[in-house]
Amino acid sequence: MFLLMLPEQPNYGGISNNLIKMIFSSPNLNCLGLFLINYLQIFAMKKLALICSLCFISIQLSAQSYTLKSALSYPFPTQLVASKTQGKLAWAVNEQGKRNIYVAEAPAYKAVKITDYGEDDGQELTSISLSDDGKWVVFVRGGDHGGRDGGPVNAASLPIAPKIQVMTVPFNGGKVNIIGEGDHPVISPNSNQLVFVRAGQVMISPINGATPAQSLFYAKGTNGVCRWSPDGNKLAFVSNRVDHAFIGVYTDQATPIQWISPGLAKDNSPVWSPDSKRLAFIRMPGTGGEPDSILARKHQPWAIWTAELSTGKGKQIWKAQETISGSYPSIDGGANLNWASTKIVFSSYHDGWPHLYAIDEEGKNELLLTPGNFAVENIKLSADGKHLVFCANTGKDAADLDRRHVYQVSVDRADMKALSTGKGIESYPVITGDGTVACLSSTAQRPLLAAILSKQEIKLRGEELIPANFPIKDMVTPKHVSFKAADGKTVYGQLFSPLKALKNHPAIVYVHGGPQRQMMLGWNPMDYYSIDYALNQYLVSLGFTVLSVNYRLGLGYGFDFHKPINAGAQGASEYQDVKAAGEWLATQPNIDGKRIGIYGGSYGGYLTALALGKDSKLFAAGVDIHGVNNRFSAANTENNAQAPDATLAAERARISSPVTYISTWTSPVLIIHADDDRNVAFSQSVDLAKRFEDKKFDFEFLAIPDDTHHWMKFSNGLKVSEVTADFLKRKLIDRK
Ligand SMILES: CC(=O)N[C@@H](C)C(=O)N[C@@H](C)C(=O)O
Repeated sequence: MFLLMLPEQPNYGGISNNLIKMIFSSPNLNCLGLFLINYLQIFAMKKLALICSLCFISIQLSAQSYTLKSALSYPFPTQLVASKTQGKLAWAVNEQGKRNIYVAEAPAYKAVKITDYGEDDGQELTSISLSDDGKWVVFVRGGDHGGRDGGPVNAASLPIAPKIQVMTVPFNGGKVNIIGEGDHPVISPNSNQLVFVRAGQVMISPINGATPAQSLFYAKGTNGVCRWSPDGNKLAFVSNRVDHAFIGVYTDQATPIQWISPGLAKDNSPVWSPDSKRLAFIRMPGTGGEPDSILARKHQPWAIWTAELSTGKGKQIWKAQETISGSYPSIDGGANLNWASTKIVFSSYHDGWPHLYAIDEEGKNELLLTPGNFAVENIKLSADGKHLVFCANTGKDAADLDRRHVYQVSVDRADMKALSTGKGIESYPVITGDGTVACLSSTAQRPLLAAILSKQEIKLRGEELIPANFPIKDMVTPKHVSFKAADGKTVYGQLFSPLKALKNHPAIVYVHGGPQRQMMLGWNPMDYYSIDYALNQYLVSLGFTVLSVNYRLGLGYGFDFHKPINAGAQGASEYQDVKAAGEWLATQPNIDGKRIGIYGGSYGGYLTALALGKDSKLFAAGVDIHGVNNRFSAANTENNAQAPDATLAAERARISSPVTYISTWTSPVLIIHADDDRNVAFSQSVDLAKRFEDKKFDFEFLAIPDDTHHWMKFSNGLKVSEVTADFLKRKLIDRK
C-alpha cells in the first residue's frame, strides 16, 4: 500500500487535501491517479481536477454502500415445529428484537403472525409446540436458554423484572393466555392440558388457561424432561438428584410415583414405546469414585436400557463401545434417543462421525443408517415412526462439508435420500402430519427463512419479512478454503473477499465461539452466528478480506477434529489453527500482512485474546467479545485437588490463558462484555481490564448492563457489531 503525500496544494475546489490524501492513500488507487492530478495541476484546471476528485470519492465511497443496521435487519426464524397429525407449522421470528410466533397451514403454508410483541425487550420465545388437535400453540416467553439457568432476562433494564412464562395462543390467532411462571411445557396427547416445570417441580394446567396451574405431584430433587405416554395416561420424567438421577412415572393422585429400575447412576432421556407399555432411557455413571486424572482422555460410558411399566424393572439392551469416540456423544441432542415403530434409533460418534443407528427392541441387529464421512444433526422422527429427517454436511459438492442439506432415512434400512441439494444451507427439518417436510433455509446472500421442501425445490415462507433495504445484492459469496496448521492438521475456513479487487488491503481473522460449532458458506442457522455473518459481510464492504476459521474443537469434520488432544485449558492446541489462519492470510496476494486483525465472541474471544497476547506481531489489532481470558479454574484443580495430575493440569491451564501473555500483548484491543452473561462470567473481562491497567496498557471497552451472552436486545447486538467494525476500521484502515 502506498500513501500518496501530495505536495502542498491549493484546495481542489473546496476538496480538502486531507480528503484527497485519504482517497489517494486508499489501497485501490494506482499511479495513474498521481499522474492525473499532477498533470491537472500543471494546467491548473481546477474544475477538471474537482470532477476527477469527486469521481474518485464516489468510487471509494460506493464500495461501502450499506449500513450495518440494514445488514442486521433480517428476520431470524427459530424453533420450527410441525403438527404430528395435520399439515401445520409454527415457528418464532425475531424482527430486530421484536419476537413473535408465526404459523402456516396446508396447502398454501402462508406465514401468518399470531402474536403481537412490538418491543425490542430481550424476551426470547422458546419451547414452541403444537397441540395434536392442531388448535393450540404453546410457547415460553423470557429467559436465556443458551446458557446456565440464570432466570429472567432484563436486557432492557426495566424497573419491573420480567418473568419466564408459559403461554398458549390459538393456532388461528387470538388472545395469548399466560399459563404461569415456568418453563419446558409439554402438551398432553388429548390436547386439553399441558405440564411444565416451576422451581424443579412439575405443574399442570388446562391449555386454555381457564383455571390456574397447579402442582401435579411432588418429588424430591429437580424434576423435568416430562414425556406423556402416547395413550396420555402416564407421565415419565427425570428426577435429578445431584450425583444420581432416576426416571419416574406419574399416574394419578392416588398412585405413588413408580421409579423405573432405580440405580446408583444417572438416568435420562426417557422415551415411550408406541404401545405406552415400555420405556427406553439412557444410563450413565453417577458422580463419584477415586479422584481421576484431569488430563487423561477417557471413555465416557453410556448405555440404552428398556423397562416394562408393568414391573418397573429394566434391562440394558445396548452398551456403547468403550473407546474414546464411543463416549456419550457431545453433540446437539446427545444420544437423540427415539422409539420408532419397530426400532430404537439413536446417535453415536463411535465410527468417527455422528451417525444414526437402529437396534431392535431387544438391542440386537445394530444397523448404521447413515454411513459416510459427514455429521448428522437436527434429527426428527416422523409421526408414524417409520422414518427420520435430519440435516448433514454432505452432498454432490465437496464444499458441502461447510453446508447443510436435508435428508430422509427409514428407521429399519440405510436408504438415506437427499431432500435438498445445491449451494444453500438447509437445517432444522421437520415433518408434518400430512408428510410435508419443512426446514430453515439460507444462502450466501439470503438470511434464514422457513421453507417447504418439495421435489428438492425450496419454497420460502415469510420472504416478505426481509426489509426492502436489506443489502442482499451486496452480499459476497464466501469461498471454501483450507490450509495446514503447524502440526500438519488441515484447517478449514470461509474466505470473504471484496467484490472489487483491492491492492494491498487489510484482512481479518474471524474466530467463532462454542467451540463445538461450525461456520458455513452462508447465513448461519444459529442466531449468534447470523449476527457475525452479517458483520463479516459488512467488514468486506469496508475493504477487508475476512477469513472465518473453523478451528479444531469444532463440528463437521469428524471426531478427531472435534476432540483434539491438548486442547482448551489443557494446552490450547486449537490456537495453532487460528495462528495458521493469520499466517495464511499474510501470504495471500494483495493482502497487507502488517494489517491483519482478529475478532471473535466467547470461545472466539478467548482465542482472539490468546492471539493478541502471544502473537501481536502477526495480529495488529483485535476485538475480544466476552472472551474467556483466564482459564485457571478450568483445570478444575479445586475440585480435583487429589487428582494425580492436578499440578500439571494447573500449569496447562496457565499456559492456555490469555492473561498469562499480558507482558507480550502490544496490539490494540477492544473488550466487550454484557454483565448478565450466563456463559462467560463478566469478571473475565473485569480481570483482564485490571491487568491492563496495572500494566498501564491502553485498551478500549464496551460494557453492556443487564444483557446476556446472546445479545437478547437487538439494539445491543447492533451496538456490539458497530463498535467492533469501527474499531477494526480505525486501527487497520484509518490507522488511528
Ligand atoms: C457453550 C458456551 O456457552 N460456550 C461459550 C464459551 C461460547 O462460545 N458461547 C457461544 C458463542 C456458543 O457458540 O455457544
